[in-house]
Amino acid sequence: MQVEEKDGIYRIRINNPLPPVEFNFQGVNSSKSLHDFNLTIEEKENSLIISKPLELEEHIVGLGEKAVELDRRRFRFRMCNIDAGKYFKFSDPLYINIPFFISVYKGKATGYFINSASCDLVIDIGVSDYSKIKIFVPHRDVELFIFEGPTIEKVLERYTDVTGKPYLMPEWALGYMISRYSYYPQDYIIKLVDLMKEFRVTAVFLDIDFMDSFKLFTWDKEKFPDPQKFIEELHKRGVKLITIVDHSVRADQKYPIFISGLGKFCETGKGELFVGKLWPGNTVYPDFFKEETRKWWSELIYNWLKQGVDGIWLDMNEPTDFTTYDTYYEILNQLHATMKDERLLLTFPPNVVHEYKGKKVPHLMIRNAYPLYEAMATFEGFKDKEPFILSRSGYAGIQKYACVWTGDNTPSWDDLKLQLQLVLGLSISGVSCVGIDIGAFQGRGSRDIDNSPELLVKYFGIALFFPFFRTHKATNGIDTEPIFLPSYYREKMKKIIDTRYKFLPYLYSLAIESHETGHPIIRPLFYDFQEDENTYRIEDEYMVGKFLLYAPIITPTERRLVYLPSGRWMEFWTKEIFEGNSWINSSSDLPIYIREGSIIPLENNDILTFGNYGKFKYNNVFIEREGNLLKLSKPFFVRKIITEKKEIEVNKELTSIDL
Ligand SMILES: OC[C@H]1O[C@H](O[C@H]2[C@H](O)[C@@H](O)[C@@H](O[C@H]3[C@H](O)[C@@H](O)[C@@H](O)O[C@@H]3CO)O[C@@H]2CO)[C@H](O)[C@@H](O)[C@@H]1O
Repeated sequence: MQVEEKDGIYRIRINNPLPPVEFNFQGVNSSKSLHDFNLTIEEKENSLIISKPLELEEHIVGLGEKAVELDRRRFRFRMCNIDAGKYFKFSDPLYINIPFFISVYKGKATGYFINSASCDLVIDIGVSDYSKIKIFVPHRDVELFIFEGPTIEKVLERYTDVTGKPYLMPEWALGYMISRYSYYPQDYIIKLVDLMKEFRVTAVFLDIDFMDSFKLFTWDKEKFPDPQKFIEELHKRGVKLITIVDHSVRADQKYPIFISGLGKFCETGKGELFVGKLWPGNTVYPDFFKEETRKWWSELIYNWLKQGVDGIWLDMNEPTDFTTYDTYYEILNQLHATMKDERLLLTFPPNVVHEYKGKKVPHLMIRNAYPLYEAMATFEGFKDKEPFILSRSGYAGIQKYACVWTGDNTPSWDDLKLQLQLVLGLSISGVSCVGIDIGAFQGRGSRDIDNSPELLVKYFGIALFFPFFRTHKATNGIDTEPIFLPSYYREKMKKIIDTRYKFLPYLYSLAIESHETGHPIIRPLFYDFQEDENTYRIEDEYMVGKFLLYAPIITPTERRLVYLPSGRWMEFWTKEIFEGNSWINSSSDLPIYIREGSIIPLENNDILTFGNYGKFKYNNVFIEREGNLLKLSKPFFVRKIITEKKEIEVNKELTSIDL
């Protein structure tokens, strides 16, 4: 075993690991031992068990996309990326598995990252042993990282020093984007965009039906007779185009991409081409673990983007294949039987291998890193174009290349709460650009689906400040775009979307901060109030940066109780001031609270400030408040300044102003 260290980061190498991803770390040898980290290791013939005490007053947060409470105690997590289908609370695993967690104990946060992308990794937080965290590693060689705090923020800075800072999405990608499975033909889409004018759509997503027989990088000529004109029409309206690109290359001798990719696809251990099944029927899959494959793929992406496509949506990239599932499904059907978790059958079969660093590695050993390498190759394909990638799956480091979303959620009141848990869980695990299918994906497949406008509005409501903000729906689902709703609900959606645009300069500044530091854009309350024990069980409120608390309404009412942590808070709509460390009855349908010491840039060059101190960097201008004086580091046009007491019309360039 070898321990290296650098600036509060420790890497422990047990036996002779071949990490699935070589992260950036140049440490020096350390004299520390496992004992110093309070860890013990039990070595088995083909596996390891790493244990750490779990204290009664300890909180465990992180682990990415997990369908349980944000304090992860008392759950046994399987870390295997799968196509989660119609998932619910406690469904485990889901699409994205990040083996990184943060312990908060006696005011001190410490991060732990097990660099294993194995589908059989299990992290048990006090279930099989009440007073222990047990990590079951299904191989004997592994690399661990430990990140010192003492704050959660510092742990995240260190974790993203190693695994990569979140990429900076384009500003337009923070706007309202629309999608469904699937929009076509091209003229309809243009008409829809025009009908949606007042909702300020910034991008349209095309789902799989835009392709000719699901062949990647092709157009269905009936649905899209003139793609160039279509793209121009969108761009004329200031709307970007994002197309889906799955990992499935149709196995077809007449398809040039199949031919050019030969030698770069996944194979079985016997060296035979692995031909699986996905949307195009018989399918082969790029082996993204190979550098040569990634170069080939980047060129394909580059050429596809050249026609004016602005972003890429990577779906099904856990990676999913239908072969095993279809076989078992048939047998089970004949037997009138069901399986406990058939979703695990959507993985590649175990005889598939990847070529990684000159070695043949079984698929299930490094499966979870597949989407990361795919996103990396896709990112490269943008070359000098501002990248936008949305990925359904991921591993530690996915934040460096892509935004992610929570897949095929089901419209229900329960799901609202679950979506907050998923998004905040990802956010606290290094993935800043995160969102959901607003309106929830599932169509009219089962009786638990709630298609009421009340619920649909609440989906817009929870997502108000999510960095990725898109409606998306299954083929047999209702229309979720606001224009299709009765006026009462449409107005509510309009208010939500307008509020998002009002705060967009703040959101974009936070995205820049996140890109530079690794700080999440939206955070669970305990991120900013680590010492406040109340915050660890509050999952229906979130912070947006350090200065804004949002408490979405997630029940069929229009009012709610809000917990405000310590400090003073100003209600955004009424300017009423509240003393924190208290529960208050909010009177707003969008409860937004501004923290004392805030400076928040708003739409149209307005500035919101509360309290007689504060600092913020916006558009490379440092804005500072000292008492009644607001100073700007260089001349900057300001329209209006909004304080707790008044609104000041400015309408000129400023370097300072007495409020
Ligand atoms: O590109 C089309 C959509 O693809 C994704 O969703 C699909 C999912 O990945 C598939 O496994 C399948 O899932 C359904 C499953 O077959 C069914 O038994 C039931 O559990 O419902 C599942 C639906 O979630 O089909 C999905 C498409 O219907 C992707 O996540 C979507 O965003 C894409 O629109």
